[in-house]
This record gives sequence, structure tokens and C-alpha cells, in this order.
Amino acid sequence: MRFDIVTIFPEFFGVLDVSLLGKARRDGVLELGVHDLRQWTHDRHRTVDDTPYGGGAGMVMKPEPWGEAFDALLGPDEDAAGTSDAVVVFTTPAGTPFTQSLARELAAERRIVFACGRYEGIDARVVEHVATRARVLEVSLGDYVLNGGEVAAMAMIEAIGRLVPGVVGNPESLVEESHESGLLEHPSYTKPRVWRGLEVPGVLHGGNHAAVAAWRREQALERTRRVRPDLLPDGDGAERTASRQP
Ligand SMILES: NC(=O)c1ccno1
Repeated sequence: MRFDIVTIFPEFFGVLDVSLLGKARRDGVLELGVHDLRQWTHDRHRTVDDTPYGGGAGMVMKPEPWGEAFDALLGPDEDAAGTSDAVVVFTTPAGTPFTQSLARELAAERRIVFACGRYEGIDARVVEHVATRARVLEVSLGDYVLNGGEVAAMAMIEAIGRLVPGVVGNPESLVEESHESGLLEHPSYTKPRVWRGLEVPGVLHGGNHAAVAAWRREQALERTRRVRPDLLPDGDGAERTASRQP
């Protein structure tokens, strides 16, 4: 899997040199290219934005630098029809929600190019143009607005990258995670058995694996009902949904 990131703040992504993703890059399991959008500007001030047509506050990112960036990044991969097998992700609050299932879907891709907008966003023609050359996704990290797309891209790269085979040492650890089974993860405990008067549930150190599995399942259901009833099938979450009405 290769990630490419286009941003006006390339230094933002230095953190991807550490931890699991950094090791995966050193092991050759993941590749990462971080590209400064300003390398595709040609004026003295390396301008990447301008005032919005139709007026309004803020600035909009100009299409020309982005067009040249995608020429450089998608060009070598394009087939005779001018189509790349890369997936291009624009991180934006106006996108579809990023979920664990989308992360798993994208972890199977060969290459993902992240376009990190700033200011009031990127000229809409850029998405329209790139969609003629590659699969384009506009994806949101959540229903809130950040100052730019970099934090969202970082989170998505971590969520996707860790699912790529060979990145996480023990793939089993990816199975019992929140949202993998459609439920939130059960609570976890480690030594000491008693800490500040709080004891680890007896079932977990009783040695009965079937009882542990049943307890964990029930705990995952209870936690999901309490914290995220929206994740449960309507029939199961309806009571709490009703009780949550004003
Ligand atoms: N919610 C988001 O993904 C986002 C991206 C840029 N600003 O907000």
C-alpha cells in the first residue's frame, strides 16, 4: 500500500515516521509520499488561494496547482484511457463519514492519494476533473470543522494503514476491536487483580474460556446499548432511542 499526501503543510506528517506506521514503512509494507502543493506554483509568492467567486468570507484554493499536482502524481499510473488505479481522497467536512468499514475497504487498495484542503476548501472543479482520472472519495472524519484536511488525513491513514497485512504484528488483535463486529469493544483489564480497591471481574481469571467469551460479548452489547444504541439494529435500540426523545 502506498499513501501520497498533497498539503501546504508537509511538516505536519513527520509523525508518520514513528510507531507502527514508521516501522511498516521501514519494513517496506507501507510507502508514503508527502508533497508540498506549493511546488506546483509558479509565482514569487507561491500562491495557492484566491477570493471566492460570488463573494463571501475566506479564500478558496486555486485549481491550477492541484491540477499540476495530480498530473504529477496520477500521470505515471494512468492507463491508455487516462485512468489511474489510485483512489483519491479529499478530506472535507462535506464528505461521507469515515467508518471502520470504509477503512477496511480502503486497506485493500494499492494506492491512496490524500488531498488536504485549507481555507474555505478547494475549487470544486478539481474534484470534478480528478474524478475523470481516478476513483474520488470526499470523506469526513466527523461532523465538525477543522482548519484543514491534514488531521483528518492523518487519522484516516492510521486507521487504514493498521489494517494492511503485515503492519500490526498480531492480526488477531484487529478482530476484537470496537466497530469491527458492529459493537463497541468490551472493557479490558490487566494485572494487578485488585487496584485501589477495584477488582478485575472474577470470570476473567477463572480459566473458563467459554464463560470469558460470553461475558465479553454481553459487556460489548451492554456498552453499545449504553453508549451507541444507534449502532444496534432498530429493534434492539428502539427502546433507548424512544427514551432519548425530548
Ligand atoms: N471533518 C473533517 O473531516 C474535516 C476536514 C477538514 N475540516 O474538517
